[in-house]
Amino acid sequence: MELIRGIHNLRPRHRRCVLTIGNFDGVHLGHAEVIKSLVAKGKSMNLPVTVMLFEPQPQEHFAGDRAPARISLLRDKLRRLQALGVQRVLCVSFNHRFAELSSEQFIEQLLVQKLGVKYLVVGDDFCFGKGRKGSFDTLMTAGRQHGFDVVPTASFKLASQRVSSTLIRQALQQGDLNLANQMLGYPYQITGRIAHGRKLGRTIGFPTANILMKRKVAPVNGVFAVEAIDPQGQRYPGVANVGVRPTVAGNRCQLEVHLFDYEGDLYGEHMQVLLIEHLRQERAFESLDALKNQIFKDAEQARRLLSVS
Ligand SMILES: Cc1cc2nc3c(=O)[nH]c(=O)nc-3n(C[C@H](O)[C@H](O)[C@H](O)COP(=O)(O)O)c2cc1C
Ligand SMILES: Nc1ncnc2c1ncn2[C@@H]1O[C@H](COP(=O)(O)OP(=O)(O)OP(=O)(O)O)[C@@H](O)[C@H]1O
Repeated sequence: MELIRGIHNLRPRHRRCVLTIGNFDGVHLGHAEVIKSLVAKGKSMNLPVTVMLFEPQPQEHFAGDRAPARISLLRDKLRRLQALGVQRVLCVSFNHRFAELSSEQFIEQLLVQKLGVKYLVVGDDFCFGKGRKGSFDTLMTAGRQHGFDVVPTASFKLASQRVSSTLIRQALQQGDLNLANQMLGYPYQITGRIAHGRKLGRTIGFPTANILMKRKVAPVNGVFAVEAIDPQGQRYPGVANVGVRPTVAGNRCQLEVHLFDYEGDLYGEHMQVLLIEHLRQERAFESLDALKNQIFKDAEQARRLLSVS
């Protein structure tokens, strides 16, 4: 899969493609359906399957820290899109200049001139261009004029609800990990590099690998039974906390993982942490001893859930 970072890196050889556009946060089952149908179309038209996504996501550009928590970072999205058979990703830097493009400029400069799109799939609620003036109808009209087909995505639903990144964020926030995982089609995961903590964990018998989260807001909170995977694909069961650690006056949101029966050093490693079951919310304890007792119970519960003896 080819990653094109920024519109300025588009070359004449990138012209002619089948395309879809969106945030693809989480790359959930609805997204997977869209990509599957685009891959089939790409084959029949003999054109590369291209996804246009935005970094930061538009709401993050406009609302900053008040934007909804991210489900997946760019790196995770790319990995999943590649697995679905996407051949090219155009990652557009969503900045002030891009936000100022009118819907006509977006169509003429980007879709027609630079991408030479031949077939476009987007939701019928898709809005684009300065002031979100461009709509699905605008695209249909432009398609007739410039010779490309515009097709709406058929809604992919679970239990009669349209799967969306918004719905998955809600489920994660409410601690309904099972529902979120069902809509994602895989266990929700957080990825990041392991950093040193304050080494308090080992003094209470639970050494933890601290994973600094790139973004300040996490869509989840609390304690989970987890499975961590290192870059070599080795899996480690464990128990983890996502939160600000009120008992020890932490402030930054952090993921701390205690791996069962593990003695090595994973410092600096890039890990994927799969959240398997939500055990409880994070809370402030009156003492480190009380926290330790609770973590002991969390670890027991996680071991049972993960069938670790
Ligand atoms: C399974 C687990 C559950 C935890 N639950 C809480 C909690 O409810 N409240 C809290 O303040 N900290 C919680 N922590 C975080 C501990 O405060 C933290 O791991 C400990 O202080 C070690 O900090 P260090 O990484 O700086 O060494 C939890 C940690 C783990 C591994
Ligand atoms: N459940 C679904 N069924 C069919 N198509 C979908 C589904 N969810 C998203 N899509 C389509 O996938 C593309 C990318 O979607 P995008 O990530 O922008 O939306 P989303 O998942 O609905 O997120 P949000 O909740 O933020 O609106 C869009 O064309 C969108 O219409």
